[in-house]
Amino acid sequence: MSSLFSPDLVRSKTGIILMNLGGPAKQDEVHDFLLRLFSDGDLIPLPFQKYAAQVIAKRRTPKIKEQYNQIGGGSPIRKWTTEQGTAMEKILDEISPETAPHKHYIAFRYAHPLTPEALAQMKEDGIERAVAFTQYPQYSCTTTGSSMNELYRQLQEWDPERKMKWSVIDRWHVHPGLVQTVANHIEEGLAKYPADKRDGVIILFSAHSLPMEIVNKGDSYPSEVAATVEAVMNKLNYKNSYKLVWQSQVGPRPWLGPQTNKAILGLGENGYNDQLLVPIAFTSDHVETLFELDLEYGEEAHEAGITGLTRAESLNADPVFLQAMADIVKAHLKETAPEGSSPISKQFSIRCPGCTNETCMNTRDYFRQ
Ligand SMILES: C=CC1=C(C)c2cc3[nH]c(cc4nc(cc5[nH]c(cc1n2)c(C)c5CCC(=O)O)C(CCC(=O)O)=C4C)c(C)c3C=C
Ligand SMILES: [Fe+2]
Repeated sequence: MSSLFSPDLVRSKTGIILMNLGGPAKQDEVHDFLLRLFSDGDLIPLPFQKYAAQVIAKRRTPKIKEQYNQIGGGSPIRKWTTEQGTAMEKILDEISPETAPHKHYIAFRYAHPLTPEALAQMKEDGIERAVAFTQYPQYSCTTTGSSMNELYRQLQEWDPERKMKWSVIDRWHVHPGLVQTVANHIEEGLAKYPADKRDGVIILFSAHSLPMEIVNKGDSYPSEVAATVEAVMNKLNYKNSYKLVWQSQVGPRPWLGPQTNKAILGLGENGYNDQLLVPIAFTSDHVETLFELDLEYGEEAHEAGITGLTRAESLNADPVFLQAMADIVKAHLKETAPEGSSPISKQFSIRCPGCTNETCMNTRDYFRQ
């Protein structure tokens, strides 16, 4: 018999849903991860999307399985997000007692736990105050935009009576805690070079690229990534030379450059042997850091005779970053308290220039209220 005070009757007050891309935790999840990814018209609009997604996912699965095989069998995104969310909720309970208790939920776009799984749990927990907290520091219609559209669609089914009151953290690309963590990781990375070489190390900030079609529509991601880079370099007093480069392009169409691997080789040819790669648009390790940067580009550099290529740590479970996550949510909860400002940011409420996606407008209207 459960008493009135049993723990299962204690309801969480504030739910924070951490939205991210996700990744296959195991080899046999790779196909479905790719199928969901290529089925997403907000990320890759394809003619005959459903059919094309099936064909491309099937064709691509063996190659991508092998990449995950080489990084230990699966993506570590879920492990890191769980660790980050658990630490964040503990810090929040201490620094924001007025909105406690806090509970995190994970909503990945292409891997488990998917948005419906997070919403089912939130409903079971009786969450009434909910925060959609994107785990992409910089906003792109292809990433945070896609996650928000999915959240909007799923909420029609999971909460038709709109019992949950939502607000949205849609970007945090120049938050001091983010900037400080990246700057610390750069300092640690530079410290691994011999003292007489340290000042000559080139810092290469690497972000996932975007197709030029999306850039040309005015997507805010490139300028927000650049703003993060400038804030970090400012924090470091511009102590080293640096460059912003773009990785992971897929398919034959033009993508935003310069490409990370080409920049590494080009700099090497010009005599810059010591290069520190810094992942700048993702909050944890994933296949693009562990496989692409460390193994693939590392090997290409080695073959070209570049011996000084290293990588700064990802944010992962760095305590400075965990504190930053809690600070971002605390400030947001304060700002959006009943007497506070709008539940969505000004940038999120404005339609992106060139956007013709009707769902985006409906999503904005839904979360604005
Ligand atoms: C800020 C991060 C990311 C942006 C922006 C982004 C845009 C984007 N991605 C694709 C296509 C693919 N991405 C894939 C994997 C993948 N993408 C990101 C991040 C961003 N993508 C991450 C972290 C990962 C890996 C997740 C993990 O498992 O650890 C893939 C799958 C791998 C592959 O097939 O190569 C594709 C495809 C597009 C088209 C795009 C912008 C339009
Ligand atoms: Fe991607």
